[in-house]
Amino acid sequence: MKGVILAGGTGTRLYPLTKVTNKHLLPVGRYPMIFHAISKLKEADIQNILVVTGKEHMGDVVNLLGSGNEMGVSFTFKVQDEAGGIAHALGLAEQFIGNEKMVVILGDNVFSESIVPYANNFKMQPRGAKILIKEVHDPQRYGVPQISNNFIINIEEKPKNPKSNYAVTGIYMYDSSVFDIIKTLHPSERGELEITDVNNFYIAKSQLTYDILGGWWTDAGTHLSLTKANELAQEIVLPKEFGYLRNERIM
Ligand SMILES: Cc1cn([C@H]2C[C@H](O)[C@@H](COP(=O)(O)OP(=O)(O)O[C@H]3O[C@H](CO)[C@@H](O)[C@H](O)[C@H]3O)O2)c(=O)[nH]c1=O
Repeated sequence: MKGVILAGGTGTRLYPLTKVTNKHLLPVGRYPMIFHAISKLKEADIQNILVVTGKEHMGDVVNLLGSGNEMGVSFTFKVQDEAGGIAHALGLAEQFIGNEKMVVILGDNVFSESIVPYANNFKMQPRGAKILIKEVHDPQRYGVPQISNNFIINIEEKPKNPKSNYAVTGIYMYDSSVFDIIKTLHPSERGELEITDVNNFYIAKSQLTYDILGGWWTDAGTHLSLTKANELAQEIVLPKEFGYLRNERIM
């Protein structure tokens, strides 16, 4: 399997922090936010990773990550010219992925659990997609699944009246048919190609499975959630190749 980290978008909900700096380079715990997603993919033995970001931030992202050699992974970079939505950003991964399966992580998602068991489940799934969901107290901020008899029958993006207390996390697993689905999408009311539309397409084909993500999970795309991510992630110390100087006193 290959990995894709989506790190584009405008980050306007974090203004003025993101006026100059890309959201995914802001600190979360001891690391730039994007390191958390990279470490999760590496832990799942996924070394081949595409990073998608906007043209105004690609220089900074490449300066930070380099080839991946130091971290023991291999990065490929792709520019998203406009913030056309999560599904639009994923569409840029088509050549990189070829016919393989993929794990996609939104660069502003931070979580404690290893993705290894979920990725292993997906490897055994012959086709389709798997999403990870998580119980939250504010589901209206997220994609929200409607669950019936243990099946997800629909997902609504940021519903006013959520049909469950679960959020669809930004950890998605797809087969390469995702690119054909993305080509059929039309922009939503907010002018974006929505990942929720992709997932609903898989539901319509009866090809979407889900697992409930263990541990803690948060996005870090608003001031409040960025603060929460920093609180939750302060204890995280990644393997030494991620650059934290361990001889410094851990406070
Ligand atoms: C709009 C856009 C986003 N992205 C990437 C970078 C962002 O950190 C990440 C999340 O984008 P946001 O626009 O903040 O997405 P957000 O409104 O939080 O919601 C998404 O992420 C949620 C999980 O965090 C899901 O529950 C929602 O269904 C999903 O739509 O996706 C791109 O790479 N390119 C883009 O054009």
